[in-house]
Amino acid sequence: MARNVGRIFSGFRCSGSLPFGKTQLKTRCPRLLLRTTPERTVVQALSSIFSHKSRDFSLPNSSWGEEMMRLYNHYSSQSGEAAEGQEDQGEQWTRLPSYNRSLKYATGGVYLSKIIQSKARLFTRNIRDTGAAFEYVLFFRRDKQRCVCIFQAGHLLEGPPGHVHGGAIATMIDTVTGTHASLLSAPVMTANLNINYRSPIPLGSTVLVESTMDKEEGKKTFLSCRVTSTDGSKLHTEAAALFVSINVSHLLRG
Ligand SMILES: CCCCCCCCCC(=O)SCCNC(=O)CCNC(=O)[C@H](O)C(C)(C)COP(=O)(O)OP(=O)(O)OC[C@H]1O[C@@H](n2cnc3c(N)ncnc32)[C@H](O)[C@@H]1OP(=O)(O)O
Repeated sequence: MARNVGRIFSGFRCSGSLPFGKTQLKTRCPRLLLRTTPERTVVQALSSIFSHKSRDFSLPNSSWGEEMMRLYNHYSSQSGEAAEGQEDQGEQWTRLPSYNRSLKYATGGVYLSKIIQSKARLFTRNIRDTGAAFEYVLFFRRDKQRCVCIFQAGHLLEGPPGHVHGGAIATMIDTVTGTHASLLSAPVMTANLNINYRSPIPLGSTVLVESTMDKEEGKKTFLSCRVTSTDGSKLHTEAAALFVSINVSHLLRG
């Protein structure tokens, strides 16, 4: 089992900034050595722990509307990918790849049957019909104080008629702040999520979910999050989140 656990966490440990990144397990990550900036290392680490067949859901697909594409192009044009070879002034955005499995080898799976392990999928990426549910892409800043997510809410996320379900909004807030906290203090889990819903989000619309790190106190990372219209003029939701750093053994205990 120790070897499997090592495989589970090796990619993230190498990344140094994603979930389970600070596990003490001794593993190697040879494919990461060529990368220079922390962001590129993260992206490379994510890619390296998924099979080559894994689809990167953070890339555009035919369901993405005009606004989603406009914003994707906006942040991509300011990303390290676009500025390859240019000097990094610390103000670039990095797109985070996204897969429908948290890890190639399931975490916490020691109590699950192999069938369940093989069927496990990331909650936000488990609808095959593109555009039907959560379409989103995350970018984060080199200084790691900010994370931004472009989110297009599909028709399967309906709560009140014609509008997005509050649980779906909470899911996106947890995803964005959780990813952000992981970049800062991996491994973490959500301890507290306090949400104020200010104005409904029309189904099918594209919104911005922005996360800011407020403070770190020992094992605790506090973040705030705002969901707004893409021009920032309308506040849909605001939230405060607390993430607590855990030991790898915390997940294995069940
Ligand atoms: C690649 C794809 C990425 C996708 C990202 C998705 C992110 C999704 C993240 C999640 O949804 S995680 C799933 C939902 N969360 C859980 O299931 C967590 C369940 N709860 C636990 O496992 C533990 O309670 C927890 C890890 C949160 C804390 O337990 P610990 O035993 O490690 O904490 P500890 O008792 O040592 O407390 C550490 C500090 O945190 C504080 N604390 C713990 N829980 C708290 C709480 N609920 N509220 C406020 N403070 C809390 C605690 O008071 C203390 O403060 P001080 O250091 O000041 O003394």
